[in-house]
Amino acid sequence: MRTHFLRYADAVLRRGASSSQFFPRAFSSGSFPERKVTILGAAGGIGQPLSLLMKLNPLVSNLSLYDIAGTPGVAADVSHINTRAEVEGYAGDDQLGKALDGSDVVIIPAGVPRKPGMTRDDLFNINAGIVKSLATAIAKYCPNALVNMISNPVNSTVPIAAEVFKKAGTFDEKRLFGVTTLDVVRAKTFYAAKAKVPVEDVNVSVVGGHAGITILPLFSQATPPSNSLSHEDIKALTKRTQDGGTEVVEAKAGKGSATLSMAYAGAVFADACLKGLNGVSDIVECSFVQSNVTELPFFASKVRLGKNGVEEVLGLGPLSDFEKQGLENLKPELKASIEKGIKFAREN
Ligand SMILES: NC(=O)c1ccc[n+]([C@@H]2O[C@H](COP(=O)([O-])OP(=O)(O)OC[C@H]3O[C@@H](n4cnc5c(N)ncnc54)[C@H](O)[C@@H]3O)[C@@H](O)[C@H]2O)c1
Ligand SMILES: O=C(O)C[C@H](O)C(=O)O
Repeated sequence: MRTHFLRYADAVLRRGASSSQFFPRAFSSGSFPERKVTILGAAGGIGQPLSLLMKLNPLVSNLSLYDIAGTPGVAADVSHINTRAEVEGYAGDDQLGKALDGSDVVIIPAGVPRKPGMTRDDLFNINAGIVKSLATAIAKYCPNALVNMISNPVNSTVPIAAEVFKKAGTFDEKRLFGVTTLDVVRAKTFYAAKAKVPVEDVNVSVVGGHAGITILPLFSQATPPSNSLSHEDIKALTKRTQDGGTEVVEAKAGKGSATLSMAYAGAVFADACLKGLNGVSDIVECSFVQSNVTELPFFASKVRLGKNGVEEVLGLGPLSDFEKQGLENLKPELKASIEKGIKFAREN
């Protein structure tokens, strides 16, 4: 039964992978290098299913689960799954260093989620401080790790982490990622349903940032292309992708925001990072990174991942007039969110 479930999960996850197979089975896990993945916020709504998915990933040899409380239980539970990763649970500030020590990839879903009526920026006051203290610990205990930032508002938390790392002298723009994979996951799902194409064949880039109109899906470049979608259809798909998080927040009616789809998206992105570290070629995902693609210092676009993290930040490609307008519209909000994060990190 359990084997059957694992095969099923594996098949589902593989089908969802974009640029490459999610869980490679070409080699036994013994062929993969040792990789330690740490999840900060592992006892939360995202953290728990993400811990499960990372335990299923044969690229992970050590899975370190950290939260302010509750992690021993999550770790004990997940550790019974008969896959490669050795699991350790850590709880509380005094165990943070041990949790982070030797990490190759650190995934951060720590912080409060939205309730109906809130914007992601409304989370800034609480999450900015959490991210700043966690980034300070990363700079101290695992300065070479790839950091996958999930905590919102991503448009500000990534610049906060960058400032912390700069101050500590450990900043490497190749190693800091805002996780925008859920926007891509949504864009693919919504496009496939509307264009009536198999969802596993769909690829859509989503650029800009991760909040409201800063989320800009590039449906003009979607593959397979669709001739059947009208301009109105594209506008509606764009709006639904931009409002995808709010759709979940409202449906959960006060019980938080996306957790399961985010755990999936976070696992896809972390898997891509691990494959890049392991030297697998041509791993491309969208992510919010330090960027020269526009005049903004951080921007989400396709990035090629490799042994050092970001190998190449890819350009936007040809945009439709609607997307060109969307790009200009998003810049003031994204700029303000980036500057807010930088200011916070410099003043606190
Ligand atoms: N990037 C995205 O696409 C995306 C998608 C969904 C949610 N999010 C964001 O992810 C964050 C977490 O969402 P959630 O639903 O898992 O929330 P949650 O409240 O269920 O879990 C958050 C966890 O973080 C822990 N935490 C708080 N402070 C911490 C600290 N200093 N160190 C370690 N852990 C700490 C909490 O104890 C809790 O277990 C939110 O900010 C949410 O907005 C981002
Ligand atoms: O919408 C949220 O607050 C959570 C997350 O950013 C999402 O896109 O689902």
